[in-house]
Amino acid sequence: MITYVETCQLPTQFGVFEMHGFSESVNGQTKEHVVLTMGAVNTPEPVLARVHSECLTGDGLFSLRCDCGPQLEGAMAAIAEAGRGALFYLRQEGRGIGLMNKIRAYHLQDGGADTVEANEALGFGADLRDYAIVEPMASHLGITQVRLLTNNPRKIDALSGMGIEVVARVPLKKGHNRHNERYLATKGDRLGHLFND
Ligand SMILES: Nc1nc2c(ncn2[C@@H]2O[C@H](COP(=O)(O)OP(=O)(O)OP(=O)(O)O)[C@@H](O)[C@H]2O)c(=O)[nH]1
Ligand SMILES: [Zn+2]
Repeated sequence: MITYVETCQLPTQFGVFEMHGFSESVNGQTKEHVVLTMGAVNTPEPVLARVHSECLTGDGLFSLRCDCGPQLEGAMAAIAEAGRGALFYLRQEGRGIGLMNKIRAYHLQDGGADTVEANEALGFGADLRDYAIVEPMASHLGITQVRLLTNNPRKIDALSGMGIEVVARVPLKKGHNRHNERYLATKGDRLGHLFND
């Protein structure tokens, strides 16, 4: 179950966002998600939106193993430039396996596994994320149509399946570097990400 908690101002280097806090209870545990919005998002025009999964290493610790930090930055900059949009920041670290298991997966990758093989060696699927939590948050904020900043077709399917109309996909090609070449190639080859347009 998801409960709305409170809203505050969040000044950032890109501009001033509103930050909306939501609390999710799952199996007796609490996960805390936030949505950053700019401008009026409860009006009919499609909202420029990003659904971003937590990546402590990339978003907060400047890791070059993935593309998450630059994608987060790119999404916030794009929303600020448009003057209107929403960033759903979901606490689904490591595609849902959690931070400690992501460290275990990275350790296996240090030994040669790719990102999917590492998850599977630990007994997890390649991607355990469940986007269902977006629906109550979008509904609370009055968001019904989006232009989605993503390369991941699963996110488009998930949103469409919950009745949020994805009127366009806005590619988010950021943060490619020599350390994440293999990670990004695996995303394209094995996880279905769209990098070619
Ligand atoms: N298990 C695992 N998770 C990873 C690895 N590298 C990054 N992640 C996680 O992958 C997720 C990436 O999230 P997003 O950037 O929202 O999603 P995405 O599927 O890449 O799709 P788009 O960025 O929208 O194109 C985050 O939860 C990261 O913590 C890895 O090697 N193993
Ligand atoms: Zn990352």
